[in-house]
Amino acid sequence: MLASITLLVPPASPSPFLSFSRFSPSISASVSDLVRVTSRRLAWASKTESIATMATEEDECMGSVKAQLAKLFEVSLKVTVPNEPDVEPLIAACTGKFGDYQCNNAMGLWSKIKGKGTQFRGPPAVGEAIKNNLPTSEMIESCSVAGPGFVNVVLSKSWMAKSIQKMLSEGIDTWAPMPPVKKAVVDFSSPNIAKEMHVGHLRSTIIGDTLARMLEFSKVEVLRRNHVGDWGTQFGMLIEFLFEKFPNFEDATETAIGDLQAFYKSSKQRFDADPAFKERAQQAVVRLQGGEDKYRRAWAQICEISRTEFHKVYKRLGVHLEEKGESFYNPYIPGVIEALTNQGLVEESQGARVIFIEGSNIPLIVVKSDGGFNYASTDMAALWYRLNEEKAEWIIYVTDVGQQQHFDMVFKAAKRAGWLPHSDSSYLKASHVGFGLVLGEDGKRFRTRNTEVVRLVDLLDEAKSRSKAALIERGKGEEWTEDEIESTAEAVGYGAVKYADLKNNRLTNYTFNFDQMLNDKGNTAVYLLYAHARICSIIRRSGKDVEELKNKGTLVLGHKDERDLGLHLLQFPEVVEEACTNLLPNVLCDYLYNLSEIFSKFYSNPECKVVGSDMETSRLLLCEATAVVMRKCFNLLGITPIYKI
Ligand SMILES: NC(=[NH2+])NCCC[C@H](N)C(=O)O
Repeated sequence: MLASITLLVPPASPSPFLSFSRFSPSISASVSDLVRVTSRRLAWASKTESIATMATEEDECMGSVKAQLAKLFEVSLKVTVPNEPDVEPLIAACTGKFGDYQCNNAMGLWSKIKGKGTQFRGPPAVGEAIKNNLPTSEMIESCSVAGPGFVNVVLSKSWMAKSIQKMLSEGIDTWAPMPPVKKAVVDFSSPNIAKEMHVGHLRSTIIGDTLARMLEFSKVEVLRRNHVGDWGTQFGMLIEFLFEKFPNFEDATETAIGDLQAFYKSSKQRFDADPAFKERAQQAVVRLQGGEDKYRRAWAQICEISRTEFHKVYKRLGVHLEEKGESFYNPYIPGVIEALTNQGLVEESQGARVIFIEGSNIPLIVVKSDGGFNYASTDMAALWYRLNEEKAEWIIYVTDVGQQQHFDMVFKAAKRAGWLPHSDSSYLKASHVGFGLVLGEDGKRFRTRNTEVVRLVDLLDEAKSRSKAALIERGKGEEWTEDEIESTAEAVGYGAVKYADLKNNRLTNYTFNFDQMLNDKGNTAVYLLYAHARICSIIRRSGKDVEELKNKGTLVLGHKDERDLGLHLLQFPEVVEEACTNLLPNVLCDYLYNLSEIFSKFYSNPECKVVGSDMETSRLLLCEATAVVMRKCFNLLGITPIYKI
């Protein structure tokens, strides 16, 4: 199948994820000239695009507040320490009260330059110089040096207000990050045909969808891959059992078979108990892999029945996936293994053919001792395909942490083969997004009462019916149409399941608890969805046309609570960037929760009265900006917003 294998050459030293957003700047002309020169050097220059195109793109793509400040500090660092050209600005949001952002380069720089005949007398002096050499910019109101040389920046209120208003009139997409990657594969969900789709697959589906959404928002082309387990020796047994149960196997529809998992169990029992059946099942695998028509059709039918079941879950979750199952890569395996063998990477070990991996005491088995292929052979072929045929630059795998070692070995083998660069600091790269277990109230693996596996469709239906019951209890049955009740119950119920999963650091285990996740207080989707609906109702109550205000009105961040809210809104681009770069959806959840807390503080302050005050227009704009950013967060988390409660 593979005529030749082209090996990918890793790109030459790509730069960090720095100029990340199209969030537009208002830096003065001279500074922006300087900035353009430096950021051009910083731009990810491993592709063959001309510098000219990159420069025009950059004119509009100046990045998040953090990235914009980084550019200004880069200019200053160049002047401050001309002999240290490779110093990268270290910019962080301040936690203390001395400023909004700080530049943390002074101490590190001092240890580099001391004793080299520098004119500086310690880190505070370096900080002072960094501050003094900072180009003037409309962004910055004031700067000060604190402690051992931290340079604190206070942003200008009018610049902040203008930036938020610009987002309101041009749309939240202007705040999208711009990672230096064009195409990514997100391999997620990926259940196994005829086996249970368990809560682990639910986590993978929810986390993978969010990561895909964040990348899509960032204008990355995402291949949403469902790497279903549709190949392997279990199919021999399933097909034989199908023939036995349904002599006319084409009649074996979903309704006729009923539960495919039960079907799997019975066929396994038959396989274990009857040697003649076992023999036939083994033959069936050979005939299926040999491409015999009847066997292929039976296999396709079993896959189709499973698929129908998976789709019920995807439909409820609103998740879109494109299936390329294990079987798809099967024809590519021999060619890939041959190429790896020709490179001298594949060795014989106890009858199997393996790739040894540095630092691992077990090798990666790519051909089993019986000559068959396995999970790892498929993953090597899939990775090869994704890099060479699909030309993806970032390949992301979302599975439970139990598979970490497997992926670690696959990635290391790919690095040995020269498919991927050794360092993960650049794109091209592969990343494993591991996650912990879902636990039940008893602290053990989540199961239903009779210790059977949990049917995901039932789980989601229960979330919906519980949230529907809560709406009815609150009297919405009389107030709302049936459709409104249904769609709100879905938004809240499914949103609650997703958010309860996403808000935790994905590596930790979490306890599944309906009462907790459907609580309207605390860090839950219900609380956040209601907070958003309340903001919408404030705007409605004002009777003003907010679209009109966006262009005619002026936003002012006069009060401290208004400024705090404005600052948090402006941090959205860098938070998405962080969540996306580190593949951590909980970072976005934390941001969203804090946003609603900061909004409450503003809204409940009598000094910040919105409707009917003389600052009404400005405050309505701030409410609208909050609602817009909240909706984008919901959208990235795969949660449907609600507009009234
Ligand atoms: N390329 C991959 N191996 N993707 C993940 C597949 C997950 C596997 N089917 C499972 O259920 O555990």
